[in-house]
Amino acid sequence: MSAKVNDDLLTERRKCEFNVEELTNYLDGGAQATQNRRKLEDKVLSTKGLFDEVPEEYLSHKEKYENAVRKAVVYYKAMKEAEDPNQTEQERANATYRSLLHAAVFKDNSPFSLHLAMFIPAILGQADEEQKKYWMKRASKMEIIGTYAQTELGHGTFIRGLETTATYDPKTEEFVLHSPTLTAYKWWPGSLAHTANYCVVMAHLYINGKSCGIQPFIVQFRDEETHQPLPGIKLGEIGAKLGFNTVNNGFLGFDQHRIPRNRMLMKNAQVLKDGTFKRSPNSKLTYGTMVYVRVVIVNGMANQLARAVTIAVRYSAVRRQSELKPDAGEPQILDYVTQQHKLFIGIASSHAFTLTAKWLTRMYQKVTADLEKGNLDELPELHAIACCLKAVTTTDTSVLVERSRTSCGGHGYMLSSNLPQIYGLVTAACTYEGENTVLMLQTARSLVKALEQAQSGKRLSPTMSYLSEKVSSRLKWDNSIDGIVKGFRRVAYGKVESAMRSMRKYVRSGLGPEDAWNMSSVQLVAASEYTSISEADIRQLQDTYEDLLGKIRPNAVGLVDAFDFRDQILNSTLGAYDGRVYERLMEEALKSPLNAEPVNQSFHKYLKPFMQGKL
Ligand SMILES: CCCCCCCC/C=C\CCCCCC(=O)SCCNC(=O)CCNC(=O)[C@H](O)C(C)(C)COP(=O)(O)OP(=O)(O)OC[C@H]1O[C@@H](n2cnc3c(N)ncnc32)[C@H](O)[C@@H]1OP(=O)(O)O
Ligand SMILES: Cc1cc2nc3c(=O)[nH]c(=O)nc-3n(C[C@H](O)[C@H](O)[C@H](O)COP(=O)(O)OP(=O)(O)OC[C@H]3O[C@@H](n4cnc5c(N)ncnc54)[C@H](O)[C@@H]3O)c2cc1C
Repeated sequence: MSAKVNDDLLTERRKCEFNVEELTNYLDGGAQATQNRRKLEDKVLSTKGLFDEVPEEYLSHKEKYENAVRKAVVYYKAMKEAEDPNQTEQERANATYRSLLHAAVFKDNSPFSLHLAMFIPAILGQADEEQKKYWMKRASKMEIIGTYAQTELGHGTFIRGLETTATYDPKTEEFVLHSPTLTAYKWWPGSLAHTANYCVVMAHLYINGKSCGIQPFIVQFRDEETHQPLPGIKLGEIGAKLGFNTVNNGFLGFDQHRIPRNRMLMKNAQVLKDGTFKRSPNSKLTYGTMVYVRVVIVNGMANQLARAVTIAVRYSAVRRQSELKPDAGEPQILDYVTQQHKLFIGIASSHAFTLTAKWLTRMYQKVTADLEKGNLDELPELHAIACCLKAVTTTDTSVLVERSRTSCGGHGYMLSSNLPQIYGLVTAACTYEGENTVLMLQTARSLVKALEQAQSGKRLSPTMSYLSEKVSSRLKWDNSIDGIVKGFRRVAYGKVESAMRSMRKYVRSGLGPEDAWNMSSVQLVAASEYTSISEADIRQLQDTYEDLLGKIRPNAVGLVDAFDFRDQILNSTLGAYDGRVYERLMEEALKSPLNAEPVNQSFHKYLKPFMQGKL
């Protein structure tokens, strides 16, 4: 018999003024896509061995990892078996695009995540046709498990500063991989420590003593039978982190490790047998995997934010606290306008990020198709936009997930709420795949160039066209959408123009262009933030805003129900569909090993002798 649903949630669902299923279908891309997603989730989540008897927060660091590997194997097989052979690739992609299925199994991400998120995309984007055929066959069947090893102990942002060398030996037609210093050790790659046995290594290629830039190499570092590290390879785990503690991030050092010539991924640049180097049409094509993951991250943020606000809004409909009016009883905390202010922006932002992710994915697919035809014209714009949207969506999602947590009071601080873990996942994305400030400065670099082109009368790309519209500075704000967008354009234009003016002022004062850039970089980052709409400006329409909060209030639970996250994916004592918050908090608390006995052994060992002055 299913548990009784909380009365307040029942009332909320009766009050909802729109068809929740219709919104779910819209978010999925149609009723059939919703059906496909639900069918996939039903199949996979009914698999035995996917869930933890003991909550993983009570396991040791080592046990957490071993348990995650156990689940990863079960989960991967279940996903493969659940694939509907009659579905097209696109239907399969749509079914997983919005699903956070993996989140039902891994609260802290999977030890296989880099294999799927970067190792396979790196092969697809950097290998020539022959290499792709061979390695994709092995990687897609999980005969090998890979990761993406670019970051080093000493360098993450500055790729051109990476110290790992790959020196070509024409006599043996091999590359010699070497970590000349401790700071050259690869450091951070997920799965690297104990899970993967191959990786795509980004290393500095040298031929006859000449630098040929950073190139991608596919490198085996563990024996496929014994899993022992190969000769000349030093491996280990980098230690406990804020989150990602089951991703097995590791370090790897090379000591004159030799690999055959055909292990350099040669789609863009090639090394012939005699050591002739054939340059890539654009050295930045080597950075292509990162552009792809930045695009994927935007969609990931939309889903994770939706998960966090679902938990917080449902909890806010169930939780009653304090007194809004004398003798009127304790109101739902969702009736406090401050609570609505904290949470409803999260619902809206998740929808905005979903639409943005769809737009960016289409742009990525078009530019990638153009690249295949040798047309690189739109690559710089894709890079600038992907940098900006990855940085803005991860920053905003981190802020809004943390706000969802704190809006749930003490219970939001419980790991059983799952809000701390969701925060740990999303805040990592502010750093990985390009630290956000660095990426915003990449976008600023494009904005400054675009404004200079606009000022010399050149046509701009669609996403930069606002820099060529001479928007009058006397523009009057009005509350229409068009008025708001015009206002944003005016502010965005002004921010870029001000940063440029600042740089020119520094150059006139005698600074070189690099120092002028650095001195203006705070303004440059701010200018990039306005490339995509940010929340700060909405505040200036405060009266419209508070009116909107009131309109959303009766539909808030319906809006988060429409995200259609099942309880296993929310994995939260506060966010379950039935709203039985207090019963779930107690059920989870009793799972703590400390509750197995009324008196813990530390009393007899330490407390009692201490309290009796015998210690
Ligand atoms: C919670 C769930 C979320 C969803 C989950 C998704 C899956 C995630 C799964 C696992 C998580 C872990 C994954 C994380 C893995 C990593 O972190 S991999 C390592 C990532 N590292 C980086 O991103 C390094 C960042 N640094 C850089 O990209 C570059 O160093 C730089 C761009 C900052 C600078 O490069 P540099 O060579 O120095 O170039 P510049 O001189 O600045 O610019 C020269 C021109 O090149 C253009 N350009 C730069 N990058 C690109 C690019 N990628 N594509 C195209 N063009 C590029 C740049 O615009 C300049 O052009 P102009 O000269 O014309 O201005
Ligand atoms: C959870 C997690 C998973 C990861 N997984 C992987 C992985 O699988 N594979 C992989 O290769 N890497 C991985 N990374 C590494 C990640 O890509 C790097 O941490 C990231 O690129 C930032 O580099 P860094 O850590 O060296 O920081 P740094 O580049 O040292 O940045 C430190 C500070 O310096 C500032 N700074 C640096 N350069 C500039 C500049 N030009 N202008 C202004 N400010 C600047 C930054 O803004 C930042 O505030 C992972 C990281 C994390 C946190």
